[in-house]
Amino acid sequence: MSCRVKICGITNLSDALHASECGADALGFVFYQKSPRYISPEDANKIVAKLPPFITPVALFVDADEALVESVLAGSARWTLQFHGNESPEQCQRWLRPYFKAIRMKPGLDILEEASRYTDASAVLLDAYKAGVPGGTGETFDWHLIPDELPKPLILAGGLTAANVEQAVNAVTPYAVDVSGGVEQHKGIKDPLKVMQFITGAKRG
Ligand SMILES: O=C(O)c1ccccc1NCC(=O)[C@H](O)[C@H](O)COP(=O)(O)O
Repeated sequence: MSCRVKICGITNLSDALHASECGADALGFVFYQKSPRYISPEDANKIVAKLPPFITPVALFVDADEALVESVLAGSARWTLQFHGNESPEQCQRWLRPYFKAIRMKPGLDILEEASRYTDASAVLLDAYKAGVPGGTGETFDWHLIPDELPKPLILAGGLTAANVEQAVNAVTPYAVDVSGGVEQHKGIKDPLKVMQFITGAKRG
């Protein structure tokens, strides 16, 4: 089975449809207002309504208010959730939707223990750690630090590009890879060629 691909930081319909046509499995929408990739719940739900079947839209939150999560979920039954902040297992589970928990590779953090807390997660997403930046850093981390026996399917993120994704897939054999900055023209706008090359590389790995 080839590696699945999530293209994160979608802000417009054209990028969403192009990534879908190139073979993306999931598209991420950032509901974190400080991000340059922020999209409003209303605009995101308009895009989700036009996605082809079998594409999973993923709503990304960073320690969000419940009202924000509610406003996103009200627009579509298709959402999977991704929690990229310090949300507890209870906060992640309370929406009764499939969810991914992002874990940033902070030095000294016991990754196995942290991942094991989220018993209901569909997957854990491992991302680079950069103080003060919750995600979308464009930085890689040392893949050797990934524990062998993670309790959940692994989504590998952090600094992936068309140039390193095949190597990453071969080295780590993740369930899926996740990219944002590595396939952009500039923040919030995807580069069609980079998206196509990234997905091709991930699925070849
Ligand atoms: O993309 C953002 O701006 C962002 C902001 C706050 C939290 C998470 C964010 N993105 C999370 C993602 O899923 C990214 O795909 C992941 O962090 C990898 O990003 P990159 O290193 O740019 O590929």
